[in-house]
Amino acid sequence: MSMGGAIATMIDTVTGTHATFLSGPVMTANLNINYRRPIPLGSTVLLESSLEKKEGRKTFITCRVTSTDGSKLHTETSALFLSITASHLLGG
Ligand SMILES: CCCCCCCC/C=C\CCCCCCCC(=O)SCCNC(=O)CCNC(=O)[C@H](O)C(C)(C)COP(=O)(O)OP(=O)(O)OC[C@H]1O[C@@H](n2cnc3c(N)ncnc32)[C@H](O)[C@@H]1OP(=O)(O)O
Repeated sequence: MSMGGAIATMIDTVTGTHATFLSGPVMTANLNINYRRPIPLGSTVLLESSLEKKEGRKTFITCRVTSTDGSKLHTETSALFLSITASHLLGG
């Protein structure tokens, strides 16, 4: 069984990369994950990330983790990314 935190890391990376491509530099402000079914250790899964909406600095992304044939839903996620400037990263 895969650990929830490891699954969250996969989802944050995929949705964060997606948001970065759409909006430029962003940080994760909110990551809401519903764990529906366990992911067996060693299995291959599919992550599907979709843009829900963009509002100003906010990019809302949803993501589903399923079995590769799509028949089993493992997790459902909604995530909020906020556009940031370089000065934010430097603590400004
Ligand atoms: C060919 C090769 C290609 C390679 C491609 C590579 C490209 C991709 C590259 C790399 C991708 C990597 C992807 C990784 C992704 C992972 C990213 C992370 O995990 S980041 C670490 C975890 N996140 C933090 O540590 C954030 C900590 N939080 C903060 O720093 C701040 O809270 C921040 C920046 C998120 C927001 O702070 P503020 O001061 O800028 O903004 P404020 O004023 O607080 O909020 C603005 C608006 O957003 C709402 N808001 C803020 N936080 C919210 C929340 N949690 N939930 C709901 N609304 C929120 C507020 O209510 C406000 O809304 P109103 O404008 O009034 O409508």
